[in-house]
Formats: sequence, structure tokens, C-alpha cells
Amino acid sequence: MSTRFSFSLQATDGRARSGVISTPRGEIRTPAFMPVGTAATVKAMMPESVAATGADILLGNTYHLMLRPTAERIARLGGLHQFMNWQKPILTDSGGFQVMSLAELRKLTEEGVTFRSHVDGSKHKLTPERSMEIQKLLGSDIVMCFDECPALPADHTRIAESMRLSMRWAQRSRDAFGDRQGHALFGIQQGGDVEELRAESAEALKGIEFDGYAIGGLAVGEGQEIMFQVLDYAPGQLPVDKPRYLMGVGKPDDIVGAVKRGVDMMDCVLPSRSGRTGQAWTRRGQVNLKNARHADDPRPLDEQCTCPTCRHYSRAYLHHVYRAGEMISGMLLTWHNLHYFQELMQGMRDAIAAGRFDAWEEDFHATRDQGDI
Ligand SMILES: CNc1nc2c(CC[C@H]3O[C@@H](OC)[C@@H]4OC(C)(C)O[C@@H]43)c3nc(N)[nH]c(=O)c3cc2[nH]1
Ligand SMILES: [Zn+2]
Repeated sequence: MSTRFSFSLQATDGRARSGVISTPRGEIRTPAFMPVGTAATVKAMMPESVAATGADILLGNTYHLMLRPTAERIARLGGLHQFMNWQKPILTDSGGFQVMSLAELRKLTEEGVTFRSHVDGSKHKLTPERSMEIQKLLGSDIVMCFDECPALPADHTRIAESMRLSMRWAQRSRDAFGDRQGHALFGIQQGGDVEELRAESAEALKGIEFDGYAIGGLAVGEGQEIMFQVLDYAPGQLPVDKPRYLMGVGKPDDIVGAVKRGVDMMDCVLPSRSGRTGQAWTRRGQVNLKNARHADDPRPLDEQCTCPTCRHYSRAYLHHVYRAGEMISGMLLTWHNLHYFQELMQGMRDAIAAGRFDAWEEDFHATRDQGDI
């Protein structure tokens, strides 16, 4: 087992690339999709089921876990891997994004952010130093810098000031992270949809030096067209030999477009969240199990899918248990959705390695009927 963190690029096809991130807790095949385990659980899934879908790494979160059950309690209990029974790599987000989107009575200063918990109203403070301390207590393998992510649309001045604050916080995160062998610290590029601000952010982060680089500040309401416009230049502004992580993305066609433009890692709540609302994602598009037309349909969600849901259950059953509000509905649809997202990633990894990404992408778009199927 390697004692260090390293990234090896194995193949490129256009701007798309495939590789392997080695960590002391195991390898991460890229391009990678990371299921979201916000409160120390991938909702509706046992950890062994998450592993069975093909996930090499999952996400935890500073904001949620510092409020409940607290990072100190998780540390006393052996750390997040032990606590949630997941022995593979864990990446934790630094909390800034969630404070701005979830907490109440937030106050942002140069020092950090003070806020009241959305759980019980208690007062808290997050700074780069405290975020590093929390992620160390959790024991996460990949730590994210503490940053500020402005909502789009925003004016040039707001985006510039926010990015420069995040770069000062990136330096403080690096200084507080220290020299943790085998653990990685990722910088987060900001700069909204302004190319020269993105370039300034990338130069600042390269000057500090990180084990990987996230593209932050996207998937915040700008829409796919603007996101792809930014992804036409942002990955290339970052070091070619380090992993590039696009935060919070996305729908299957967002993911394919991001991999095509050089992204190596992504996370999104979509497959798990939509699994709990009766929505299934398949190679032929979305299926809404609420729809009464499934009531007598004996076919599986997807005839070609090898997941347990598609192997053993009919659409009629999935429709019934959703309508009846049974817990197994969220379990079966989440499992299928996570399996499908991982199958998408495996398809792209294989296609890039074989130099046929364009053909694979063409088939991906051709197979997808629009709307409900
Ligand atoms: C959905 N769009 C989106 N998410 C973003 C994130 C958070 C990503 C985290 O939020 C959750 O996804 C909503 C995921 O579950 C947990 C575990 C909470 O962590 C993941 C970001 N995080 C930081 N630090 N900086 C950013 O600029 C940023 C931009 C994002 N855009
Ligand atoms: Zn399936």
C-alpha cells in the first residue's frame, strides 16, 4: 500500500484524460465520480453497497459534521472512516460553500465566517485554520481549502474580490495544513465566468502548490452553456500533472462534457437525491417512477443494466413502493442511479484508454431519448 499521495496520467484523447490517484487507503480511477456522503452516510445506501457500485472514493463535509456529531466526537471514535465503516479514500469539502448555502445569520470577514447552525441555531465560526483542524480530526484523505464561492450571476468586482479573498484563505489553509504525509490538500480555483480572473486564481494557487486543483464557483446556477464556456479554458490553466476536480457536477451530460474538457474528478448529490424522489437515470434518459404508466410494466428500469435493482425488480414494483412511500424505493433507485453513474465513468475511462472517446460520446448522445421513457 502506498504511503504517499500521487497521480499518474495513463492516457489522453483530445483534452480528455484517464489516470490513477494513489493514496494510502487505495487507488482512485479517473475520470472519477464521487458519491456524496454529507452527514457520514451516502443516503439510503450501506457502505458496502456504495463500494459495489464501483465508487473508489466518497465525500464527507466539514459544515455538516462540525455541527453534528462534531469533529471532536468523530475523532474520539477513531475518525470518519471507522465511524461510517468506509475504508477507502474520503474527500471532505471545507465547509465554506455549505455555510453560504445552508447556515443562518452569516457574517463574512477577512478572518472567516461566523454563522448560526441550521440544526439548532448555535453559533459557530469557520476559518481556514479551523476548517483544516476539522478535516484533520475527521481523518479525510483529500482536504479542500477553505474558500468563498460567490453565487452567479455576480458583477466583475464582486467576483474579483471574492476570488482574491479565497486566494488569501488558500495560503492560510496551506500553512495550517502542515506536512501530513499521505494526505492531500487541494486548492480551489475561483473567478466565476471571467477568464482573466480564473487565470489570476490559477497562478496564485500554483504559487502556493497543491496536490490537486478544484474548479470551484461553477454549478451555482450559471447553466450548462456558461459552465462549458468556462471549462473550455479553466482546466488548461491548472497544472497538467495534478488531478482536476470540478465541484458539484452534475447531470450525466454535464459530466461527459466536463470529462471531454479535461476534468478528472466530480461529485454531485443528483443520483442519490433524485433516487429518493422517484427519479431514475438510465442510458436512454430519465425515468419518472411516479408516473402511473409504469403500474403494470413488468420490465426492469433498464434491460442492459446489471445492478440489483434492474436484475430483480420490475418498473411496476418500483412504481408501487414509491407510491406506497416505502423505504426500499429510495434504496433501489439510489443504488441503480449510483451504479449507472459509475458505469458512465467506466465507459469513459475505457474509451479514453482506447482512443475512441469521440465515438463513445456520439453513442452516449444518440442513445438518450429526450424526456420520460
Ligand atoms: C452543486 N454545485 C456546486 N457545489 C459546489 C461545492 C460544494 C460541493 C459540496 O456540496 C455538495 O454538493 C451540493 C456536495 O456534498 C458535500 C459533501 C456537502 O460536499 C459537496 C463547492 N465547494 C467549495 N468548497 N467551493 C466551491 O466553489 C463549490 C462550488 C460548488 N458548486
Ligand atoms: Zn440498474
